[in-house]
Amino acid sequence: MTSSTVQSIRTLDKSGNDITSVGFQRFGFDCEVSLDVLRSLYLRPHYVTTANEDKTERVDTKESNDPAPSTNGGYAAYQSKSIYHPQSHSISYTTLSRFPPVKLLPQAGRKRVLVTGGAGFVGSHLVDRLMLLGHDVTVLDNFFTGSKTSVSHWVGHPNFELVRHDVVEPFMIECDQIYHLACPASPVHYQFNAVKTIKTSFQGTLNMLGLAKRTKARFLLTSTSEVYGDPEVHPQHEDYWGHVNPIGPRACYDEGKRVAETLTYGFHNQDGVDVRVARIFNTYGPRMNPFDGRVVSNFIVQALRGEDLTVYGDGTQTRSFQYIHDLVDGLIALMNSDETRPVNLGNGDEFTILEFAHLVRDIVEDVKRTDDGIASPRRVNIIHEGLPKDDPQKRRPDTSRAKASLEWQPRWTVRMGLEEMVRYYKAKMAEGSL
Ligand SMILES: O=c1ccn([C@@H]2O[C@H](COP(=O)(O)OP(=O)(O)O[C@H]3OC[C@@H](O)[C@H](O)[C@H]3O)[C@@H](O)[C@H]2O)c(=O)[nH]1
Repeated sequence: MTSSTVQSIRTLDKSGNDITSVGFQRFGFDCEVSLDVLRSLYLRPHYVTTANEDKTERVDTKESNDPAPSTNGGYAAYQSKSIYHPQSHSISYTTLSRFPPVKLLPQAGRKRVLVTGGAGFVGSHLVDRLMLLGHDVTVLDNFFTGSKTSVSHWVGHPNFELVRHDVVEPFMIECDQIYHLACPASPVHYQFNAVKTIKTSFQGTLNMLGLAKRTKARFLLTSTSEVYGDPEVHPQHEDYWGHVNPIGPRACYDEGKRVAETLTYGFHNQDGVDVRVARIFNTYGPRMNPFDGRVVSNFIVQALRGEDLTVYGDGTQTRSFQYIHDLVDGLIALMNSDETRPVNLGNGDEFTILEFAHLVRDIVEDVKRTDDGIASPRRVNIIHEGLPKDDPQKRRPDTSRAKASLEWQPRWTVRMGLEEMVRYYKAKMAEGSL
């Protein structure tokens, strides 16, 4: 995808207004950034392609002569200078790159922020935002599900540090805020090594709370809607205690996050650690691992490849899908607010999985038609496969607390978010990395 395509995308919010930026100024913390700048970080190719090796130098020269980036364009100037050589199927990586402009904050307004799991799907978007806002960001990641490429555009920046580290081991650093995200989140990944998942949730959270206690940093735990299990209350409000099978296949994650919440409030009540707890509902967006088995990535990749969409069970189970930028807005608002109770962050638009399969299929066809002028030769089929054990039958957040305490509510429609994610996977396919 070229930078001019990136800038020509029109995105409308739930009220029909154009979305040109994400974030807001709230609780004394400004988290607003231009959507085009963010897009230039995740919709951009990772390298420039040359038709043949002789053109390498010409491409480099042309790029270095690009006009200085401005707020109304010139995003190509931040694009990777790595070069892909199709003839030899090789890449010339470079350490030379111009970073997107970040805010110049006075020392007093600049936070030292630690993001565990910062190379993951949610983490990398949070990191982009915090970096553009001018803060000092340290990412901890063991790269089990995270990927270096999701934050590689910041490596070398003076405000950024990337550390390969597993949170089950202690880690010491001076910081003001800790966003604790580290843990595999897709059912396929978290069930791959159940004991490690529990250990990550328990020991990892214990280590990071210990760090928060020592540094007096504010600590935000990213918990999950899965603490409500297969809920008997609908929609799920934060006061609902949940319905979790403690020995089922999902328990390593559900119970792991429940004990992580218990630990978090233990440190808060006993030691006065300043804590925040976000219960995140199903979230999707660019950089979601296409092979992590979750429904949004599965359906989009299947539809793009012309494969059948796999609905598990009869597809009457429901989920409510939130776009990544809304989540990042909510996480930052929560971190900087005074709300210490758990807060649901999710989108209330609920779909059965079968309805959702139809929607994704339509959107993939629409994007292919409008962006590439390609009408799909045939509609992909929607087929049914076995329902995984303990799969929650319904899920929708009650977000009244987030609205009251954080003045936060989702802006992105599912259609707008899905269109953007389809474009991202299409670009990955064109690039040959998917
Ligand atoms: O190809 C698929 C994949 C999934 N599904 C179904 O789609 C629904 C959603 O499945 P996902 O794997 O995307 O996500 P789940 O809701 O089961 O779990 C998620 O919950 C909230 C977060 O904390 C986590 O990201 C994740 O655990 C389930 O009912 C699942 O059975 C399909 O029908 N087909």
